[in-house]
Amino acid sequence: MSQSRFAVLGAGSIGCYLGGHLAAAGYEVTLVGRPAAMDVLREKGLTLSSSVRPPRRIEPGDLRLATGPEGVAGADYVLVTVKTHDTEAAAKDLAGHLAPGAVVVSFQNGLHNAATLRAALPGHTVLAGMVPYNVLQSEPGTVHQGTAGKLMTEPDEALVTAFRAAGLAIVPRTDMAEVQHAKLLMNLNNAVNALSGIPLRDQLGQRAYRRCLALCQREALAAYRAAGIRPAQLGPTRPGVTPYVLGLPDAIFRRVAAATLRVDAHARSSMWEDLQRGRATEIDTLQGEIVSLAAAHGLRAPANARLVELVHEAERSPRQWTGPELYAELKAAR
Ligand SMILES: NC(=O)C1=CN([C@@H]2O[C@H](COP(=O)(O)OP(=O)(O)OC[C@H]3O[C@@H](n4cnc5c(N)ncnc54)[C@H](OP(=O)(O)O)[C@@H]3O)[C@@H](O)[C@H]2O)C=CC1
Ligand SMILES: CC(C)(CO)C(=O)C(=O)O
Repeated sequence: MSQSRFAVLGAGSIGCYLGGHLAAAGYEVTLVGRPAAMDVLREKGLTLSSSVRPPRRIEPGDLRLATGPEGVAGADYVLVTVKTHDTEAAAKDLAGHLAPGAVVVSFQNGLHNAATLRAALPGHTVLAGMVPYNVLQSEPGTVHQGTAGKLMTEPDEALVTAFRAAGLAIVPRTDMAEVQHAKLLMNLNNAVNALSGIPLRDQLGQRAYRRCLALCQREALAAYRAAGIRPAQLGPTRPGVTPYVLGLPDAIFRRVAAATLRVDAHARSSMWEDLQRGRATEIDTLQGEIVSLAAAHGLRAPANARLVELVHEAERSPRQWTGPELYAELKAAR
């Protein structure tokens, strides 16, 4: 059987990291990204760094780069790694260019990207995937994995084989909806981290910030319960118990949740990176999703709703919140 060919639509942090590993392992990978981003890769090549394994380099001459959707032609797998608000446009772009039989895999946060892609791409298999770890562009041409975990995807043997051959740990799951709801609970911290302005390890080390996340997760869990959604357990703690653990005093939290704090000192949420670069954030499909789900079941999610407002304010004019300030603000939200 011939080797699978890949394309990545949205070559930013996650796209370059996943596509880069596949390319470094010898797979044919075309990275499709914005012209300025592709110019950087053309000049500097791509470095994949991580605190847990040695860096990997792909020299400029070994990269296949494209700036338009025609770059996906001929790929057996197209990994979609644009931000959620770009999925619909990306799906339309893909429609005219996918090879017959090409499989599309969404490695994005949020609940509805795979469905959006399926609706626009009839006749193609679209798989939902999940990236548990943090990847940031630490410098031009370098993407850095700052936290640990295993990728997850709806089952596909050739995809899983290729990822594993490239050193990307991946677990096939038949319960991706539950996985994505669990990931959304984690992603409720993206906004808290972005507004804190400090690295994840320092932010999660402070009880007041963790209490902000716990407020958001409690509202989310209540909405999930009302909707009959049972999020998967992705870590050592059951989702229903996590808000309690988050609320523990710092010294106890450090002991019982040591793994949560085993985070690269510089890692920050992707939403922090969006604010930093003056880009729109994914807040409407993270906290916003909880607000809508709660409303659909006659509930309210005031802490999540307030965070939607605060992040939109921060998109317009950045502000750094201390833990106690943010917690007081969310507690006061009605
Ligand atoms: N970074 C992380 O740590 C993690 C991110 N995720 C999720 O993964 C997804 C991707 O995130 P991330 O990699 O951080 O995002 P990035 O913004 O780093 O990468 C997306 C890139 O795609 C580009 N893009 C958008 N539309 C198109 C298009 N039609 N054609 C070509 N390029 C396009 C964007 O350009 P422009 O900015 O100019 O629009 C951007 O450069 C998100 O859903 C995120 O929530 C999940 C886990 C961890
Ligand atoms: C990995 C995690 C949860 C936090 O960095 C994330 O998904 C993100 O930053 O978007």
